[in-house]
Amino acid sequence: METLTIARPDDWHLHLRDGAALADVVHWSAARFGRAIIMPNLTPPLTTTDAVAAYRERILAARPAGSRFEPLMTLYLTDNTPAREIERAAATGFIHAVKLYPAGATTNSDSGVTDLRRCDEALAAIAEHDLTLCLHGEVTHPETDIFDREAVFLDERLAPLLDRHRHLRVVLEHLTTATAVDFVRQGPERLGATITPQHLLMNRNDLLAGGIRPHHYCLPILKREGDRAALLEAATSGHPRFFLGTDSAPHAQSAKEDACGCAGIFTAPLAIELYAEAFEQAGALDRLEGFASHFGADFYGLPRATDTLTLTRQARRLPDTLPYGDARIVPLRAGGTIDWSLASDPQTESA
Ligand SMILES: NC(=O)N[C@@H](CC(=O)O)C(=O)O
Ligand SMILES: [Zn+2]
Ligand SMILES: [Zn+2]
Repeated sequence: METLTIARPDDWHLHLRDGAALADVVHWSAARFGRAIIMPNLTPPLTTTDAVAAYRERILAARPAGSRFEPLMTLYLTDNTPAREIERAAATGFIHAVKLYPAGATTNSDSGVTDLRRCDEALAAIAEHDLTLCLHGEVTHPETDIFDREAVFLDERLAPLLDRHRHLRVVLEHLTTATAVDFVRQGPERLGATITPQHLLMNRNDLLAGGIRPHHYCLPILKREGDRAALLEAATSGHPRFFLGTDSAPHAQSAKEDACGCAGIFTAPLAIELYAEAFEQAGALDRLEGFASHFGADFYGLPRATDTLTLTRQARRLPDTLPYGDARIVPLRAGGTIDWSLASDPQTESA
């Protein structure tokens, strides 16, 4: 049986949710990743260090017995986040980033930032305390077409932000366009980017052609085939400022399969396997380790993993639904197969 062993990967963009769903979600990531940057877009959003600290305790308690999975926490930035809250967050040692959601851009972003210029003091404090600013990079004005919102954000918001704050380390999350790939390549060393498995493997036909597929709907929305190809090229290029961030974003089946279904794709149960599939398609499996296990840690200034993860080439069938608190959730590829399995995964079931 063919196997692939890499330094244990980390997930630099992950949603774990809270409450009864948390334990149903966290074990999938804990089985695959050593660490993950945990998103703060809960209801209510985690706008204080105390709220983030309490959430971290709930995550640690929800891990499977014996797991050493390490949640790297983030603070939710608002128009009114004081510089001293950033200082307090940095002092914890477990908050590594501050998350900027443009108000109204995505799930639970209503308390996000309405005008970046209101945040200059907080942004200066993020740089001063050596935290990272993570960005959902889309504008939200209703007159901007949903397929253009990322590209417009780069010109109107990100370029000026990088100019105004010359020591700020920024991660542009979940890249979706060739334009964004070029922007990151041409950007400064302090600009990194994450790429999701769905944006490496799918384009907007997978969302809209032959019927509308709510489980392929996420934000930023899937783009054209040329964009997918550019993302795959960037991820497999060995460029150290592109790294893994799944953006696994669980929502109950009923919230997705609705007349107004919400955004987010649940990939945690097959996340590293999907990346292996994408890298293999590009003939670049030998580049997976850099993208998945080295470059993100280097960018965040954290040590690389010392243990490993082994995948085997053994097809596995995904169930139609999985438990999600008192509801059910539909993972990506539900009812379909993935060609890779974890070498030591009790949940592996041959297809
Ligand atoms: N990506 C998504 O479509 N949804 C995310 C939010 C986000 O990362 O934008 C979620 O929290 O559900
Ligand atoms: Zn986002
Ligand atoms: Zn996200």
